Amino acid sequence: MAIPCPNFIASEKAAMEAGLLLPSSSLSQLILTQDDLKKIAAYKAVEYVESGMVLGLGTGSTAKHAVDRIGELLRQGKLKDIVGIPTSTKTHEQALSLGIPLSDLDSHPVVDLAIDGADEVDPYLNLVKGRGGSLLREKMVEGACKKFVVIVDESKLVNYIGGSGLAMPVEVIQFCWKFTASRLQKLFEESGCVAKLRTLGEKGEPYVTDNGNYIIDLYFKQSIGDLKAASDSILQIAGVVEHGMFIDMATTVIVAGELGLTVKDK
Ligand SMILES: O=C[C@H](O)[C@H](O)[C@H](O)COP(=O)(O)O
Repeated sequence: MAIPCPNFIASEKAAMEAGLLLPSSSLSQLILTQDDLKKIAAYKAVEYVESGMVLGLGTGSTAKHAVDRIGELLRQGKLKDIVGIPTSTKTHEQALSLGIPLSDLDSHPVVDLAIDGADEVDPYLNLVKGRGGSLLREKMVEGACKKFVVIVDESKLVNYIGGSGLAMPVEVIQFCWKFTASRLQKLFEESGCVAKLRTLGEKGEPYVTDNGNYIIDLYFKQSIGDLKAASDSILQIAGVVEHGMFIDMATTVIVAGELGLTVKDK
């Protein structure tokens, strides 16, 4: 999707660094794709990174730009002594290929800063994550960080969690997953919940996470109300490993949109 950006002045530096703008060109003439917006948000987030930090490296098409940028700054010597903690095997491979030194929470239990995308952001900076399947490791790493900067294009903004009508993922163990799915659906029947196993390809094989589990995607017709209560109820179901609601975790959300960059702090 190409988006005209008449007022992108606030994002000028990030757009220039992302290679989307020449010093002489005018932002008002730019036509930016959704991926360009993701890149601009990611480059802005990397401005929060300082040498010596332990960094949570997010997963997904937006976070990928941030990891690329961190790799580039390390290569240029503008960042030094970074330790990255990847939130998925995919990000692990990307970071390795960029030469970013890697570790894990066992060795580095305190993370200075994590940068990651999101599938939904509500007005209170609560998130849905995990449509790419990486919610469990993301929640572990991002739950251990001092600052959690979320990067999204404006299509991810919702009035309430579940408001996009798209999936809220729940990671479950494979054993009797249908039973777990029916318990999840029943839990939110007043919100018109439909629970579906995430599958892959034409054969409809179950999608298997990095942790060897399945994902049950929950679709809601209306708000599920109190998120903390919903979270507690989901986590009480035996068979559930983790859910994709990230409640009160983001400290900053950077939104790239038609009118430029918006930085929302908690
Ligand atoms: O499991 C995937 C992660 O939670 C992603 O950060 C999230 O799905 C957003 O991904 P994208 O930046 O590709 O929209």
